[in-house]
Amino acid sequence: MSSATAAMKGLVLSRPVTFVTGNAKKLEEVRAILGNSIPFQSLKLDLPELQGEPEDISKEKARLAAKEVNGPVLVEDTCLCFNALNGLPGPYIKWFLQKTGHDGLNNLLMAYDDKSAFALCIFSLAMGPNVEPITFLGKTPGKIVPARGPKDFGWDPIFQPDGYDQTYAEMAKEEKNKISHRSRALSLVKSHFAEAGYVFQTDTTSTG
Ligand SMILES: O=c1nc[nH]c2c1ncn2[C@H]1C[C@H](O)[C@@H](COP(=O)(O)OP(=O)(O)OP(=O)(O)O)O1
Ligand SMILES: [Mg+2]
Repeated sequence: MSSATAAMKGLVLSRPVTFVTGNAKKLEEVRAILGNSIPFQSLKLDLPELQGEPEDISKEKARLAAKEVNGPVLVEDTCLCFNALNGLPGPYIKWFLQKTGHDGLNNLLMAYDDKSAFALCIFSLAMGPNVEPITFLGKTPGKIVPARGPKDFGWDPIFQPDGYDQTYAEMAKEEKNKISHRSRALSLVKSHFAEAGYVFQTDTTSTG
């Protein structure tokens, strides 16, 4: 789409999208996965999070972020869901991890033979404070195992994706980024941007 057509459709953005997160490791992965495909800046904010269904939590995060930024925002919420527990801890994984650690998370499944789990990432894009957010979901199936590998990013050491004998933590970053919940969700975000044909006009004097 030409920028003139985009302008007619009202898709010209005067500011880049702001990716809002309090988590530096998430930002690192988002940077690596997006490369130059979508112009974005980042803002470190630890937004309050609703309780409930993962998609609603992510959307509400986007609404709060868009109000703070007063412009287009992208946020994401990440869940680790145990099938034996019908999807829990899910969006509450951050607190379970903080309070019980990798061993505690393994122990939660002690009573069950089924150690299967999935990592879920839900991005929400809000083009402004008064625009309803849209969501993009990425899921990677795997199983919960005793911790292996570097412990620098959340529950990576205890999640072993299906088809691999390494945990996320043991895998090379590029390898994780090829198959991760986050990269799967981001490929939908990228397609959305490609189809919407947003034009980023950072220079207001430009005629586009
Ligand atoms: O790929 C990942 N591999 C391992 N661990 C991960 C991953 N992605 C998020 N995590 C951790 C961070 C937090 O303990 C919880 C998600 O909670 P979540 O609210 O989405 O993240 P957060 O509060 O750290 O950052 P944010 O400011 O974007 O909400 O799982
Ligand atoms: Mg959070």
